[in-house]
Amino acid sequence: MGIEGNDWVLMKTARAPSNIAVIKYWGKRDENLILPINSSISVTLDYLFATTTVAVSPSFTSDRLWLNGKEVSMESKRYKNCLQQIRSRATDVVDEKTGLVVKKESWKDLYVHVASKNNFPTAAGLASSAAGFACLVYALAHLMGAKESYEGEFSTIARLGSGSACRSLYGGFVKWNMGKEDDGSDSIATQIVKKDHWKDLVIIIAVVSSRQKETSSTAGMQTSVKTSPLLQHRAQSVVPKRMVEMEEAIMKRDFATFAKLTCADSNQFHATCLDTSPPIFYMNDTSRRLIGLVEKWNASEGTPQAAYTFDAGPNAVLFAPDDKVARSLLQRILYLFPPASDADISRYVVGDQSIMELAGIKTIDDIEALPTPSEWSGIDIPRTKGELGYLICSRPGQGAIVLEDSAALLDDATGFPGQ
Ligand SMILES: Nc1ncnc2c1ncn2[C@@H]1O[C@H](COP(=O)(O)OP(=O)(O)OP(=O)(O)O)[C@@H](O)[C@H]1O
Ligand SMILES: C[C@@](O)(CCOP(=O)(O)OP(=O)(O)O)CC(=O)O
Repeated sequence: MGIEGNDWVLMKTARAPSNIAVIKYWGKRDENLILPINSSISVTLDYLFATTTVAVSPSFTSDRLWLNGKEVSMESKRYKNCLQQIRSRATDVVDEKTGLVVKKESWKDLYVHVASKNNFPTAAGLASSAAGFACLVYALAHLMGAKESYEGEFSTIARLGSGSACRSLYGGFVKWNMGKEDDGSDSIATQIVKKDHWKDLVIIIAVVSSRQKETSSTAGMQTSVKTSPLLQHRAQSVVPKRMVEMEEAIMKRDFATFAKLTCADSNQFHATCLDTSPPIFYMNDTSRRLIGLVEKWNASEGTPQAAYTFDAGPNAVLFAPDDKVARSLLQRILYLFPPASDADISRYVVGDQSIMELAGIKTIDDIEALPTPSEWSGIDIPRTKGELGYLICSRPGQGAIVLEDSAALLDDATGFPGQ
């Protein structure tokens, strides 16, 4: 790679996690700046990532994006806004390997190539847009030597890509403060606690469907803001109090309160969807059976063992306070939702394998031998094989990071996706 002329390519690769809200963001007060009508709180997920390579070269003739191997348009204002905001903060950059210098004023004349892939379903209610935009902003900022002028400034840029993306820059538990300013400068995400604060927490994602949902979050929340009286009540009177209680529960690792608030907030979010005209249904029968699994277990124990939350899709995110309870939770899920008889167990439960090991499950036969959970004894429950797609075992994860050049998704000589 020469540093003279047009034949150089400079690139950076980053990885950013997905996050799941336990106090939901639903509704904007400003569509363009993506300013929410209420604050929200999320857990950053381990094992669910977007990986993004961004490259510049004087030989590129337009901004281009390849998402999961396919070229998609970068014309939307969401991509343009993120790019423009990082470009405007670019500084002089010296490439350590080649000595190439890109001057601050040159960045505006250089087009970018972006290649990104998600290691989980895109646009299926697992916050791919959150991981994707956080990753894009983080990678661009590192490529262009952009610096934050105040803590959390990059989160305001990720927010321009997708609201929930502002929370994916940080690890552990993250709060997105709705802010008051019209320019969005105080609508920022901050970390509440690092991932190790509640490292015992286990998060199991039940992928009910990997299909793209019919109503995107963006469109769904627009209709809710226009038509749902319940959403107004939620934003003004319910969420402010819940934000305080949830933050306190997280600080104290108080699982009972955390579980109560998490389930209540998910249910209220889906109630606002039903209160929307025309109503929006994100959950399906399988989602509701997963709610039943948790509610019945919690009721039989008299205290919350597990919690559930659902974003804008049918997939469940379930929480257990520690490995021991997670083992019982996983056994219950597998009992009620056994895989298809010919399923490959190593593909049915992915992510953190330690929970499977604790549950003592290695084969389909082990699942078939699971005893009926006590709260279901004497009840004729349907156990349809293959009803669930697969499970992802996770824990609170870290925020966005820069990866080695070897992880690049673009060819370092051409700046195009490799063959
Ligand atoms: N890795 C990525 N890089 C850049 N953009 C991405 C990436 N992943 C997803 N996106 C963008 O986000 C869109 C999907 O967002 P959408 O809100 O519909 O789904 P989701 O984020 O998976 O679900 P939800 O936000 O409801 O949990 C994609 O069409 C694409 O524009
Ligand atoms: C249900 C949610 O996941 C909604 C996420 O909405 P998005 O952040 O995807 O929406 P846009 O800002 O329009 O891109 C709840 C949450 O993550 O807080």
